[in-house]
Amino acid sequence: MTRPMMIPSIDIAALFDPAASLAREAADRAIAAAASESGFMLVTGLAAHIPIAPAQLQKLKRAFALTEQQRRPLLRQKFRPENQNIYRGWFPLQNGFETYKEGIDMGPDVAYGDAVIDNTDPLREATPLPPESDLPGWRADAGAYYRGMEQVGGVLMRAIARGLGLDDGIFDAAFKGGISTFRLIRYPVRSDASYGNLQRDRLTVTHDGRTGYFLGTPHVDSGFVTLLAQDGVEGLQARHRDGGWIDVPPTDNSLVVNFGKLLERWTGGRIKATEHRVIGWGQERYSIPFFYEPRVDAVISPLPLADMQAFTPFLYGDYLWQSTTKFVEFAGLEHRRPPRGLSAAQ
Ligand SMILES: O=C(O)CCC(=O)C(=O)O
Ligand SMILES: [Fe+2]
Repeated sequence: MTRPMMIPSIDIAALFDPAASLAREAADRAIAAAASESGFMLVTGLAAHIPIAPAQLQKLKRAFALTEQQRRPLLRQKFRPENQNIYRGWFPLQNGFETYKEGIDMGPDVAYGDAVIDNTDPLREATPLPPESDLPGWRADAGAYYRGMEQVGGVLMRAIARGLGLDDGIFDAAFKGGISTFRLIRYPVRSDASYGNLQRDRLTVTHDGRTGYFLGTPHVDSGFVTLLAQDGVEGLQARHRDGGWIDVPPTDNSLVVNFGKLLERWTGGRIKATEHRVIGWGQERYSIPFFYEPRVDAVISPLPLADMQAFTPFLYGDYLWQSTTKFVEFAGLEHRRPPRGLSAAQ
């Protein structure tokens, strides 16, 4: 086995300045190397207005102080049949699953309001949000976070394009009106009851001489890139190419970035989606992933890269529904959104 690989830490301050510079080229190169080697990177040097300081994450976590009664209207339909939302909304703790978490999935309406909602498409449905009186100021914080992460996703997306030797505006149209998902997660310490009928030893993990338990089993994310704010408690691990797992340390004022399946498919496998998992080491943990995603009707077709393996173009929304409903969280919803097909492209 090779030595465990470190997660590279990359200062992306220069990416927020639209002008080309040596610093920007250095960041582009470091990102391209992370994309082809470690598959994970820590990004620092975010513009000052991007709200990821610990105190700002703390404000978002206020959602977990909602009472059960206040959460009820936010639950996905699967958990409360009279609610209309099937894709966005609250997911409660459930026993008997390999993952053990609760939280909320939010869409672009948290940042841009009703104008971006289309209730005929589950991927564009309204996000159920707590009323202002339940959590004063929270919606504004959530909206600012969403917009901040979109900006980070945008500068990374352009750096990735340059790193591939492409025009850096090549992805712009696909991400205009994107449907990124902003998720708040709380992982409590696993209780005995949380295992339900599962075999507990199958969910027990030993790593570097320590024993923990799965909170999230190995998977790749479906989107383009994922921007993850960790909240001081370790647990995330990335798969090294030698097959081992590397700890991704929680570092304040930075984001962990991993590459998603959409980017892998779009680049014909040039950039591989990163497998990762979450281990509980006996402490409650919070994390805030932002899945940076294109618009539903973006046509994903082969990029003009050398040696690109051709594939049949598809719509992002069709692909996303198919991959999302493979996750246990959304299993059983496949039929709720038939593929729209390329004729639905704008
Ligand atoms: O909690 C984490 O650190 C990662 C969460 C994750 O992998 C996901 O939600 O896809
Ligand atoms: Fe993930």
